[in-house]
Amino acid sequence: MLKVTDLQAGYEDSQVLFGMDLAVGKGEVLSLLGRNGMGKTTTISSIMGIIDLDDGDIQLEGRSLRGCSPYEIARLGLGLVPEGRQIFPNLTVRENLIATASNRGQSAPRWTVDTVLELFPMLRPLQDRMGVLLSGGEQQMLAIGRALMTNPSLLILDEATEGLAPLVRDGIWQVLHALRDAGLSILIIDKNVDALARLADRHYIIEKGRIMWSGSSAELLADEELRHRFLGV
Ligand SMILES: Nc1ncnc2c1ncn2[C@@H]1O[C@H](COP(=O)(O)OP(=O)(O)OP(=O)(O)O)[C@@H](O)[C@H]1O
Repeated sequence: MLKVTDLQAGYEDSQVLFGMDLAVGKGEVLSLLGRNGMGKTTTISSIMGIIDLDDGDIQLEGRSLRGCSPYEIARLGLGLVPEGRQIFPNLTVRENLIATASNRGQSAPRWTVDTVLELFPMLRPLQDRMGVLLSGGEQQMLAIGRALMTNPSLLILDEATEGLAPLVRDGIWQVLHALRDAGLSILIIDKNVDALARLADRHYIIEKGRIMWSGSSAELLADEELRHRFLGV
């Protein structure tokens, strides 16, 4: 469904991605791993149209996303849970959810305020609370809920469990397992290799803006040297 080919991108005076290739199939869960500063977030920013491509292509269902705005890309079916959550601080929980709602022409959208609140029952009593007043975990649930409200065909998460208490983290992993089991395609960046190995079908390791390795969870867990060399774990 999503195909990234020879992607080159970066910032004003520094190239970060030097020919990234990756592909996510329908219903597949992929992880993007790598040490800090290797280009994971830059890859996602390129896919979402937040930064321009210098070369290469990104295709969704065979259609090139080159030149599309982040808004258009969201409308085409990519839902982003950004690093740092970035929820709207001065909107309520409900307003945050409604702000991105879109059913993309589907007659019965799967995700509505009600179905998001069923997925995250802890948000139900907080519907009228301002985003700024939520805890980190509540903000993270809201950020995932807000991305789901676009009824995406691919959900992309950048460090969705970072900085959260262990129990809250476990809750987020459980939700991601439920979304996977319901058939949603997911591309996820996280530091927890064990949790990623349980969730994802395949993993890509990025090093200095290129994919250095890709493989299954079993292959990733079996190769201690690989994890030490490219992930420092
Ligand atoms: N807005 C920006 N302007 C200029 N350089 C940037 C910008 N954002 C990131 N970079 C640089 O691009 C490189 C790749 O950063 P990126 O955030 O993509 O890495 P990452 O693999 O996601 O790592 P991290 O886990 O630290 O977020 C780094 O050298 C970083 O300093």
